[in-house]
Amino acid sequence: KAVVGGRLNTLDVEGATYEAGGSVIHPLNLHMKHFVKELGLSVASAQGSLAGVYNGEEFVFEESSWSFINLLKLLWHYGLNPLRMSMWVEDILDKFMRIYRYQMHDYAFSSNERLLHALGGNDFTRLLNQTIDEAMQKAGFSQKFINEVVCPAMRVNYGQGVTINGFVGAVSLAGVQSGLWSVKGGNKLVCSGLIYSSKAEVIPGTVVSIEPKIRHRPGGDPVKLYQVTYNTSSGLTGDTYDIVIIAAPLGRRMANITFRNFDPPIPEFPNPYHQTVTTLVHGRLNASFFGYRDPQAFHFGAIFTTDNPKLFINSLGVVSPVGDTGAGGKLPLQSAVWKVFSKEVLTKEQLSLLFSSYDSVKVKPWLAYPQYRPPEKCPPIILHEQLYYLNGLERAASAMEMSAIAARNAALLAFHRWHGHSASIDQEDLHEKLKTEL
Ligand SMILES: Cc1cc2nc3c(=O)[nH]c(=O)nc-3n(C[C@H](O)[C@H](O)[C@H](O)COP(=O)(O)OP(=O)(O)OC[C@H]3O[C@@H](n4cnc5c(N)ncnc54)[C@H](O)[C@@H]3O)c2cc1C
Ligand SMILES: CC(C)=CCC/C(C)=C/CC/C(C)=C/CSC[C@H](N)C(=O)O
Repeated sequence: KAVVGGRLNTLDVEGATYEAGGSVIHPLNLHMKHFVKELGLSVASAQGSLAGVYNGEEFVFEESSWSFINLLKLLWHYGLNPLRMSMWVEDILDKFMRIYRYQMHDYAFSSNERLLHALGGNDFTRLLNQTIDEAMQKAGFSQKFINEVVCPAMRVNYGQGVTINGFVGAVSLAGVQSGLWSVKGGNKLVCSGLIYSSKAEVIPGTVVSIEPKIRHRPGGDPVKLYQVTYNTSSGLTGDTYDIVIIAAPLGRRMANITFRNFDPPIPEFPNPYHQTVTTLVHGRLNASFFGYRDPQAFHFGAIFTTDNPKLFINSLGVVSPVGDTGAGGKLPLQSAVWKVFSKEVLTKEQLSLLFSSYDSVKVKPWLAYPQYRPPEKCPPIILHEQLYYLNGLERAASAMEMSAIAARNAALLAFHRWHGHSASIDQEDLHEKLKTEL
């Protein structure tokens, strides 16, 4: 309804462009990888910088530029927890990757629960029904490790602590692994590129309502259609469609679409989205705010935080423009562009506490991702006979790749249901079946 790309959007700071919404992509996000390749786009690798974990009073972990020292520090503070966490996340990712084989063989799922169950069985269902804190405690991780390492990763990625569900928690941990990348020129190029290459017609406007209709063909046969009404620059208009796919979070504060005359009515899905504010600041960080008397000794380019109600930020990190591929154009830490994530818009006083000086500030508040609260129940994919909804899968985890997976599933599902291919929908034991097929 606004610009193509939705939550993938950029902000300009002093002539350079930075990601303000969805920014990093995992190396195993195969749909995003495929899109970038097919569209002839280029990849920019995420730049590493020294990270520290701040608890509101002091740094509880400080990364060193020597990897050997880091290894010793991690072992000293957290024992084997970091290594075990990598294995725990790898195991979940391995199961998650099954989706690509299923979709390559054109299999579809009629509900988000069935899709997730087909990937990870009862383990994934369990993850959706408990917090990441509970899931990791049960797996034997120490509370210190969960508070000081896991929680900061949840806060930077989802603006929420370790009460989010275990599945999105694992996705969030994957989101701080190495090898992350983004699209050179901006991730939103994938959206405009896919629309262009599919030759789809974009009608700029806001969908306000959807209503089922029965029309009669010239021969007299009745056909079921959907009347979609949208608000465009030339006023309220609309058209009828055989199949409708809704690719935006439903809810009054979100897509705000009215479903007229459905029998039974389309229910409302209680669907609060979490506000995250992105603030881009070109300035000099105030090292003394973080307890450093000597600004020269402050080397962090990424500051994560633990759960402390006194903290008014979730994270801070130095960012590079979307056009950058290497460290070439990197500004010195003293005068870099910082991305701050917070729950609320930062006040002038808060900005002055964080930065000793700054010359540019850009702010973008988002209803960013669901407010996660397990046990999680995903909304349906099939809202009505030929009316589909993608963003229910965000209740499990919100990420670019999740939207791509949901989209491909809905396209396959709509196709198979239209043609009566029931054997390609909700197949049990797909993992075993496809294993023996090889
Ligand atoms: C600050 C932030 C950081 C993030 N970081 C990452 C990250 O690093 N990695 C990652 O993978 N994910 C990240 N995400 C999540 C990711 O951006 C989203 O999960 C993903 O972009 C959602 O895509 P979507 O197409 O499903 O929804 P959206 O991007 O929300 O697209 C929905 C579209 O529908 C339009 N629309 C809504 N209502 C209507 C209507 N009634 N009529 C017409 N159009 C309508 C909207 O304007 C929008 O263009 C982040 C999100 C935010 C906000
Ligand atoms: C879906 C799978 C298996 C993996 C996706 C992992 C991933 C990239 C998660 C990140 C999700 C997210 C909402 C990140 C937000 S903040 C991103 C970044 N740290 C930033 O500073 O912009």
